[in-house]
Amino acid sequence: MKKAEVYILSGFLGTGKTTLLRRILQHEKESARKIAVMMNELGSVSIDSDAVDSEVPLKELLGGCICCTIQDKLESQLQGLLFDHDLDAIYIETTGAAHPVEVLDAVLSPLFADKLVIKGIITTVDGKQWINRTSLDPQVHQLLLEQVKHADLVIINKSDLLNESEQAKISMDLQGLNPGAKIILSSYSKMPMKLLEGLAYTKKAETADSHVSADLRLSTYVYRFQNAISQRAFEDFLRALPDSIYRIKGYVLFDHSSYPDLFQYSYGMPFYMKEYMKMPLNLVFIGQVTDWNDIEQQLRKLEL
Ligand SMILES: Nc1nc2c(ncn2[C@@H]2O[C@H](COP(=O)(O)OP(=O)(O)OP(=O)(O)O)[C@@H](O)[C@H]2O)c(=O)[nH]1
Repeated sequence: MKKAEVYILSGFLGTGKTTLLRRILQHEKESARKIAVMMNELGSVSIDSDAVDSEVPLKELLGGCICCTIQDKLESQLQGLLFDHDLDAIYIETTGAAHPVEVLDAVLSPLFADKLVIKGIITTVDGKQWINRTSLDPQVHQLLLEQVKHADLVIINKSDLLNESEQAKISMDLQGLNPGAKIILSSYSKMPMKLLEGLAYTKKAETADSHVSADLRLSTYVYRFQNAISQRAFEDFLRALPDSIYRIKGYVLFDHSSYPDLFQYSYGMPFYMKEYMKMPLNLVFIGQVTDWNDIEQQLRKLEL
């Protein structure tokens, strides 16, 4: 019986997992393989699902991490996918807070032993964030290390923001941490797709942490804009954000425009992309924040 290949896309928040998924999906489309995608998001609303064409079966697991709170849901969603489709491969995009091995454990249920073959864990790393990793929260730093140590393929992404000696230094660091993995430098998650075929999962040493995402104390918050806002005021708001906010994504409507922008923010860097249709103006925040009230007040003020 044919087994569906499983690829786990791992990497901290905003490192380029969805960008990578888009590339892989394009490649799979050209290869005419039947694939499905599972996307796990910490936030309760979906922003990245438009990365997946409508003909590709997609299961979204929102509002928690498959490595801990919604593990059961993953099992039933996988079962559904395998029952409904004759799949060549399944790509699982994890939340940036997930420990890849815990996600793997969730997939390695006896239920799927004769239906799935684990091809490997692909981890994306934000090069600049890696260089500055010691200034991160210690739990986040630990998670970055774990995501690299357990990968079969590591993509050092955002290399457009690194100089040559930084690129060489990171490549050496990561190869030292995980000598068995293939390590490549990339920008916008470009990679030779033949690396996917060659991927073979190998089990690494036992993990240090059992419940990384709980230890990270990450929380999410969704703000829904009712009105258009000034881009300048929004950028002032971003500049004043604390480092404990790791990721923002969603849609913002500026008062000089009739359509919203898809807005992305990771590791302090904002990115805008014009949309040409009306979208719900939800903005998802992820960070080590216990009280989102202050952020909410600031966002409200932007709408006045
Ligand atoms: N400069 C630069 N930006 C990049 C690169 N790759 C991705 N980005 C940008 O980084 C942001 C985050 O990319 P995503 O692919 O959404 O990251 P992600 O890991 O899926 O994010 P989460 O799912 O929220 O954890 C987006 O604005 C991308 O356009 C890169 O190589 N260089």
